Amino acid sequence: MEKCTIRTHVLTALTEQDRTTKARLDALLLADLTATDEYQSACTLATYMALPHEFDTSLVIRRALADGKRVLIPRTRKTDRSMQMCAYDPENLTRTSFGLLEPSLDAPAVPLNEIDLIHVPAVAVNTGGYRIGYGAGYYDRFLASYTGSTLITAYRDIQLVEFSPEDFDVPAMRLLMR
Ligand SMILES: Nc1nc2c(c(=O)[nH]1)N(C=O)[C@@H](CNc1ccc(C(=O)N[C@@H](CCC(=O)O)C(=O)O)cc1)CN2
Ligand SMILES: Nc1ncnc2c1ncn2[C@@H]1O[C@H](COP(=O)(O)OP(=O)(O)OP(=O)(O)O)[C@@H](O)[C@H]1O
Repeated sequence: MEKCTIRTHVLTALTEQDRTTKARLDALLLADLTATDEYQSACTLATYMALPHEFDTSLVIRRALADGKRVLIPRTRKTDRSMQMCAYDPENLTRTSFGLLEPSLDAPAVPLNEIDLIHVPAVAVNTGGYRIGYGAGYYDRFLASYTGSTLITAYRDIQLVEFSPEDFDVPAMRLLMR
């Protein structure tokens, strides 16, 4: 199947997912994520501000802050399709035209080498940890120069699909699925 076709099918299934099932899987994925060595040893970790059909990252944000970690979230720039990671500050967020909450423009970007772990969003994944996102290539470009740990959380029944990665695709080091 073509990437674009997979994206459409999986997004439909994600939005139709039963909310009670989702909440149960989210709790399991949170436990899986926080049990990893990468999470345990991370001082600074990046996650993202989830849309309603995505894994509920507010659980990760809350837990990581309680665990004394520095939490970062992405800010995208449409003009050159670049992305930066900035400290999560609930008082300083801006909604993008795509509907995502992002750090406002005045928030300083954190250098890549200060990030220990990146929790990468995905629409679909394959068993190799390769992902299909919303199709702008933000993470592929960002991860190309990143050397720390990466992980993806995904719903196995909905998001696991076989597809062939392209040359620029960067796989996540760890894939947690429920
Ligand atoms: N919650 C969450 N935040 C995330 C991501 C994600 O997958 N989930 N991203 C994962 O990468 C980045 C944002 N990715 C985006 C990808 C595409 C478009 C977008 O505007 N898409 C247009 C058409 C694409 C184009 O040509 O620009 C659209 O669909 O209207 C916006 C954000 C960073 N933040
Ligand atoms: N390292 C890179 N440098 C320049 N362009 C890139 C790089 N990686 C990917 N791209 C471009 O980004 C575009 C989108 O890639 P792809 O369809 O894999 O996005 P995606 O992974 O679904 O999106 P996202 O990362 O935003 O969730 C591709 O057309 C590709 O040419």
